[in-house]
Amino acid sequence: MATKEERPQVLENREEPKEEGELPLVVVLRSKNFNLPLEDRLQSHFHLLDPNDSPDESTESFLSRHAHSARALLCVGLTPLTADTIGLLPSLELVVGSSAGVEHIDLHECRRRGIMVTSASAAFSEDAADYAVALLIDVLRRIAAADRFVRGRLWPVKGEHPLGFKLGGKRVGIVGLGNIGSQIAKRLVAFGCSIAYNSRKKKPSVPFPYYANVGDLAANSDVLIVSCALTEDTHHIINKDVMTALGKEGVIINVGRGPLVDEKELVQFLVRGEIGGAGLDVFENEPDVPKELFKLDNVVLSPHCAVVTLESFAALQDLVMANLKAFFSNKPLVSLVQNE
Ligand SMILES: O=CC(=O)O
Repeated sequence: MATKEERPQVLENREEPKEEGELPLVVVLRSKNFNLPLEDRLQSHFHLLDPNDSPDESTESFLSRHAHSARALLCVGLTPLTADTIGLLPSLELVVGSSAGVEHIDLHECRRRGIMVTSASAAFSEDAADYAVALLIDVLRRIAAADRFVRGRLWPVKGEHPLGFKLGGKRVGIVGLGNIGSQIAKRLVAFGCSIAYNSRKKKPSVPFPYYANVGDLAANSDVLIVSCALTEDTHHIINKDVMTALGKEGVIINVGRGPLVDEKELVQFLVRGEIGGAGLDVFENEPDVPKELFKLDNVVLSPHCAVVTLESFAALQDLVMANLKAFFSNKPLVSLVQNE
């Protein structure tokens, strides 16, 4: 479990609650019926403007009427924040993301308008990394398959469950060595794996071998773990050529975003036995999962929940609060996204 010191910096709440009229305005953008436990704590510090509180009015009309002077917006979960919505907020200076990935936020428009964006990956990275390692161990050691074997009463009938593979000694290629990728590397080093990575740029302070080309990384890895941001450049970064380079015994773990992997190709490679297995927390058309995968015991499936723990949600609240408080007191933001 994360120690208090390792969690994102938390600003202490020492102020007295203020009257609503004096509180800084924060627009809350969230899909209907989607709630994160964020608003209760924020309410005593900020005047929250949530279009869902006026169900008879469109979001556009609500924002045009009430949010003209709002300088900050909290984007809840993966709710899309489009250029059109940003256009309704002429005073906007800050978008606080509450997810690790920020591809649902129009970063081009934010850059053009000089709007800062923060992400929540610092709150989620340890849990996402634990989950990536758990998926990998599950695929290699066939834990979910073994569970099905026992529950299906196959043990007395078939006797032995098929052999798994050892984690220690595997060559793991990490695609995206950001907050989450670095935490994955830290854990897998402790398991005795060797690490190499691909990212946009070589990281000077990182001791692991860097591959500028994902195909070369795959050719030199037993396992690929995908944990990079989804952008135009990384869409289908794991394609047919990369899967071919990874080879028949290779394993793919995806805790990033579904579209980072060419899912149709992945299904074909798995069905034809041209790669060794996969552990997938994310899919191209969630919540739809290709049905061919349901039959495969070397594939572990998970419903996009790598980051979701009680503790990470508490850390998320701290991080959102810290970013908003820093912004409204002209201090440096805690988890600014480099939006170049
Ligand atoms: O996938 C979850 C997130 O980006 O927070």
